[in-house]
Amino acid sequence: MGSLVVDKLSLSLSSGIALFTNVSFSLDIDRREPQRLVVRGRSGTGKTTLLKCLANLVPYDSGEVHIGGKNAKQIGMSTWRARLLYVPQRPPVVPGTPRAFIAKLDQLTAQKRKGLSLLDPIEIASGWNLSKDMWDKEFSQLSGGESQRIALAIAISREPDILLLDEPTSALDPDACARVEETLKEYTCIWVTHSQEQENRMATAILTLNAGGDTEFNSVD
Ligand SMILES: Nc1ncnc2c1ncn2[C@@H]1O[C@H](COP(=O)(O)OP(=O)(O)OP(=O)(O)O)[C@@H](O)[C@H]1O
Repeated sequence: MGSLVVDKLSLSLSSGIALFTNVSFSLDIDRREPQRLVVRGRSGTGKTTLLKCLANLVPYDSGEVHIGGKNAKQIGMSTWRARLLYVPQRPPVVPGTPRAFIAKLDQLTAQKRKGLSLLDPIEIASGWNLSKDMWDKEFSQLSGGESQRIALAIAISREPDILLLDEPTSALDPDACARVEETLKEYTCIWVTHSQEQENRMATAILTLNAGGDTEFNSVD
């Protein structure tokens, strides 16, 4: 399927302070051997912003990002965002229930997928200690951990090339966290976490963002 190549991505805040400078790495996209790049760094060093830049939700100052040799302009913005799917730490509260939301999403993508079936998010989350009743509750009534798992299962079900995960288990208890991690081992991810233990369990490569804009990329043996 190719790879994600990030070349010298840089962004400064409007104050002129460099958030990150010359971020470069590549990540193979291969379902048989999924890679998980963990992004770490102190609070405010730009981890969330970097994920948003990769998804082209936030513009960056300079640098290039390609999937399979093509940039977002060549692929088209909506396809790009579907292939590099950003999953926020706190999912937005939308009206209605998760089940109704999935039905609407399926309707919207049905024509594009031309009969190719999507994965079922309810099935994906069934091993995550999440009661099936939650899919029929209003989003506004879900707990942080429930809505986090629902957002994640919906994201996985869209089958993106790469999941951009912003602290995806921050609201989960250790058992649910372990179950979610087990599932995510099957997917290519860029994963922001503050947990050293989670990094040790999950990372196949590590990108460290330091204050002042310096960054460091290391693969894990
Ligand atoms: N839309 C915005 N406008 C102005 N500044 C912003 C905006 N979004 C983020 N920032 C600033 O950019 C910096 C990086 O924010 P970001 O959320 O990317 O950090 P982070 O490393 O993910 O932090 P944390 O670990 O606390 O989640 C912060 O100083 C933040 O205040």
